[in-house]
Amino acid sequence: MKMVDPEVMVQRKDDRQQSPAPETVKISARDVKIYYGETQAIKGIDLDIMENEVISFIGPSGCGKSTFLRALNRMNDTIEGCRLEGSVTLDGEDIYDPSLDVVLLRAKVGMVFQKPNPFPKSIYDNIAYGPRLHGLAKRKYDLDEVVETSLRKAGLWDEVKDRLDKPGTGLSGGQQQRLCIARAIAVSPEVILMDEPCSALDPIATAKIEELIDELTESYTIVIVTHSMQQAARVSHRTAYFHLGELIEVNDTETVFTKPENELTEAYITGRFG
Ligand SMILES: Nc1ncnc2c1ncn2[C@@H]1O[C@H](COP(=O)(O)OP(=O)(O)OP(=O)(O)O)[C@@H](O)[C@H]1O
Repeated sequence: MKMVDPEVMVQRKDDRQQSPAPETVKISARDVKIYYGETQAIKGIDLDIMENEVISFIGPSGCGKSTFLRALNRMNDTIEGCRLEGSVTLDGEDIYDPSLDVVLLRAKVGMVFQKPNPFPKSIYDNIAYGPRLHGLAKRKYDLDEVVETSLRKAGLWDEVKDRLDKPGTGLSGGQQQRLCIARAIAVSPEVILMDEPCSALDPIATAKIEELIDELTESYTIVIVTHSMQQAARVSHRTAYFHLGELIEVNDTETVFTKPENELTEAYITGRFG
């Protein structure tokens, strides 16, 4: 059986696939079905996402990875005609409960998009925006601290500390993406959803984000959609393979790439389609 280039597995920064599986369920999806109008994009998915794990979603274009990802913090609510059946819980609480504060949910379950999207504001205000909105830092001193800590965690502080008043949009693409990660971190999230966060970046900026994911997993649960199997192999504990709106297989990353259980997964990772 031909599998993913063994070098990809060797390139991993650590032996995270061998590390003990995290125990606590953070997000639980049960029989999730998602429709755009009459068209069903997600066909009944069950998945538990564990605390402090990095899980990658892979699969051919249009298989529903982003749609399912967006269901985890109700970003699909912003798409007209999109509706969900089934249940998604965060720490056991139904995130689709009508009484739930969606703004608060999206602070707890932050999102980083494919294209870096800093606000047209200064670097400082990009980070301070969320904490101000949520009343997380009342005094200037506290806000300064949140801004510095978030930028440090996103590995950006040293590069921007002397120009915090300059526009976020003036940074390089990779820096802008780390700024967006810092912005998500600033509101103390528990989960960070990343939708192809490196697809607009060069290899060096990509490597920095991957290193960052490695560090962030100590504090956060990370769900990443990626088109790069190499990236999934490098950064994630577990990998989930999606196909035509179904979750075909989810397992520890090494197993998915070396001994996939399903022939659809095997066909995808060996490049026979996708
Ligand atoms: N806003 C939308 N309105 C209608 N249909 C949509 C919308 N967004 C996605 N879809 C459809 O839902 C299905 C799943 O799309 P989705 O973007 O989730 O897949 P994906 O696996 O993330 O794809 P890609 O890898 O190309 O980003 C596709 O058939 C797509 O055309």
